[in-house]
Amino acid sequence: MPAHRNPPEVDRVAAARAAVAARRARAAVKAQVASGERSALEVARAAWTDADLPAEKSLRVRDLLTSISGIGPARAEAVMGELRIAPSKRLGGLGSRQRTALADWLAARGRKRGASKLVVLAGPTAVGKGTVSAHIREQYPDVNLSVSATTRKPRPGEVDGVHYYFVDDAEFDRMIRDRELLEWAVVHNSYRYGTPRPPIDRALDAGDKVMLEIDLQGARQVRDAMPEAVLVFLLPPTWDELVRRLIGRGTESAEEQARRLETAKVELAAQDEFDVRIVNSDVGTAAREVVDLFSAP
Ligand SMILES: Nc1ncnc2c1ncn2[C@@H]1O[C@H](COP(=O)(O)OP(=O)(O)OP(=O)(O)O)[C@@H](O)[C@H]1O
Ligand SMILES: Nc1nc2c(ncn2[C@@H]2O[C@H](COP(=O)(O)O)[C@@H](O)[C@H]2O)c(=O)[nH]1
Repeated sequence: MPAHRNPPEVDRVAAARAAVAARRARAAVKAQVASGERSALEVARAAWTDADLPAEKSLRVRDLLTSISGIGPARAEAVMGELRIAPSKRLGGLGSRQRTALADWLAARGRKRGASKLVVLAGPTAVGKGTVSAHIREQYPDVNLSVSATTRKPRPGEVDGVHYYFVDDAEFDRMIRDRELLEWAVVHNSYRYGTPRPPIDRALDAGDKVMLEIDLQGARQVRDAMPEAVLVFLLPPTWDELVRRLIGRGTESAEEQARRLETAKVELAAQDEFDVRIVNSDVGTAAREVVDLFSAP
């Protein structure tokens, strides 16, 4: 007697139901990671060691990573590139080297997160990075704001060692040569700015919160050097408001304003590279949203 076969439409319905159930099961695993109920490392290890966990095994590495607080799509892509894991890979499909690399990365991130966090604030000119940072400096003294080195001259009221370390070109060259800078860049085609690395390492080692307020080029360098950093892009409520803030600040010539606005367009187009986007409509609210990232689960 021939084996019983379901009519094709019954097979299709059953397959569709199974696919929906599998998707739901994977979404549940992602929700567990997002809420902190299970760590991403725990889920990965379960996928590799327990034969009976189809949802964990079929979960894409990208989806696991983006379930972790502070990791957005761009960051997940960068981490997977660093670990040499193809974008479509699922946990169950990783080779042994990739499993080790991913487990090491997740463990290192877990250790860092337990002790401290590094938040990088970037965004276009005049969006209010300096204003939000100053608010954080005043209202949240437990956040260590990195003091950058720069070759530009101090503005009235700026204090060496508080707002910046004002150095000459020879000293900046020396800092680069001696690998004292975590990142550096020529900003607005004029002066060099860089983040001294030793104070950052000391603060993170002590478990303190650290925030950098730097430009887009520097943020990209920090992301590569310290993948555990959370990258924040500060946005203006509207383009017209950004222009108003730049002109209203009145610290640049009309020619310099035009140049900065051209750069701002390019920078705004790069916002998807960041883990978190915060709109600076109100300084206090934006500052709180940044500071909240330090205690995100
Ligand atoms: N939420 C806000 N609402 C209204 N005005 C704001 C807000 N945040 C900042 N500003 C104003 O916008 C102007 C630009 O702010 P700020 O100098 O902090 O920008 P920035 O991003 O640090 O700029 P740059 O990168 O060019 O140094 C300032 O005059 C500031 O007072
Ligand atoms: N890449 C870096 N950019 C930095 C750093 N410190 C500040 N900046 C950025 O420079 C511009 C201009 O600052 P200003 O004080 O001269 O108006 C601003 O966008 C800052 O974010 C740094 O260490 N590295």
